[in-house]
Amino acid sequence: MTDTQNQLVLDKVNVFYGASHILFDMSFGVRKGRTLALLGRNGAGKTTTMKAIMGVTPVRSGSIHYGDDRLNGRQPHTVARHGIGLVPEDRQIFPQHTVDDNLRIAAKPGPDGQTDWTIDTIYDAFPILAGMRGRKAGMMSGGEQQLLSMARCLMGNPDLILLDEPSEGLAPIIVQEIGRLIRSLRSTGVTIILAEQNMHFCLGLSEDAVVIDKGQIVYVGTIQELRANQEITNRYLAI
Ligand SMILES: Nc1ncnc2c1ncn2[C@@H]1O[C@H](COP(=O)(O)OP(=O)(O)OP(=O)(O)O)[C@@H](O)[C@H]1O
Repeated sequence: MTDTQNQLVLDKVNVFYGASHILFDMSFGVRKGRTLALLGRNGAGKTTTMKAIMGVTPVRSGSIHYGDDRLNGRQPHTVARHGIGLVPEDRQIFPQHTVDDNLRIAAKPGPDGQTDWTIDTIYDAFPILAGMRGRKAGMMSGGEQQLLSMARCLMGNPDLILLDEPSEGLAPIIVQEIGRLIRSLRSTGVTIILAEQNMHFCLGLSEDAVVIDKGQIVYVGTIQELRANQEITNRYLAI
C-alpha cells in the first residue's frame, strides 16, 4: 500500500495535553472509499486522534495530510472546508432547537460544491428523524440524538467522516440502525474512520483496522486478520 492511494495520512503525529504526552508517533493511512476501524480501550487515544485530524487539538510534531494538503496547524473550520466531518462522542447538537433546525443550520455544500445530502435526502435516509422533525433535540433519546448528530455531519456533504464511538451506551435496536446507516453510507463511496471499543460492531462495517493502546499503534492491517489475531485482541481490546 503506497501513500499515494491514501486519502488521509498521519505521519509520526505527537500530541500533548499540557505536559502529558498522549499520542506517540502515530502513523497510519486511510484509503479513499474505505472504512477504517480505529480500535482501542477506554482512554487509548481514539478521540484525541480524531481531534488532531480536525484541528481541535494541536499536533506538536509530525504531519497530517489530506491528499496534497497539510492539515495540521489549520483551524477546525478550514479542515471542515476540505470535506472532513466529525461526529463527536458528545454529539454536539443544539438541544433547544428542533430536529429540523439542527439539520438546516448544518447545511452546506461539500468541498467540490456537491449537495447530495439535503434535508429531503436526509429524511429519506433517517426515517426516525423524519418522524420527529418538529421535536426539540434535547427531548430525544440518546440514540435518536446520535442519529441526529450523524445526520448533521452529512448535511455538510463531507468526503471523509470521523465517527467517534457512535454505538457507545446505546440500546441494541439503535446500534443496529446505526450499523445499517454506516453500511449505506459506505455504498456512497465516502471514506469513514470509525472509532470504537467494540471490534464486533466494526466487523461487517470496515475493511481496515488500526488498534491503539496508550497512544501508540499496536496493530495495522485488515479487520479480518485482526479478528483472527487473538494475541492482539485479548491484550488490547475489551472483547
Ligand atoms: N483535555 C484533556 N486533558 C488532559 N488529558 C486528557 C484530555 N482529554 C483526554 N485526556 C487523556 O488522554 C488520553 C486519551 O484520551 P482519549 O479521549 O483520546 O481516549 P479514547 O480512546 O477516545 O477513550 P474514550 O473511549 O474514553 O473516549 C487519556 O489518558 C485521557 O485521560
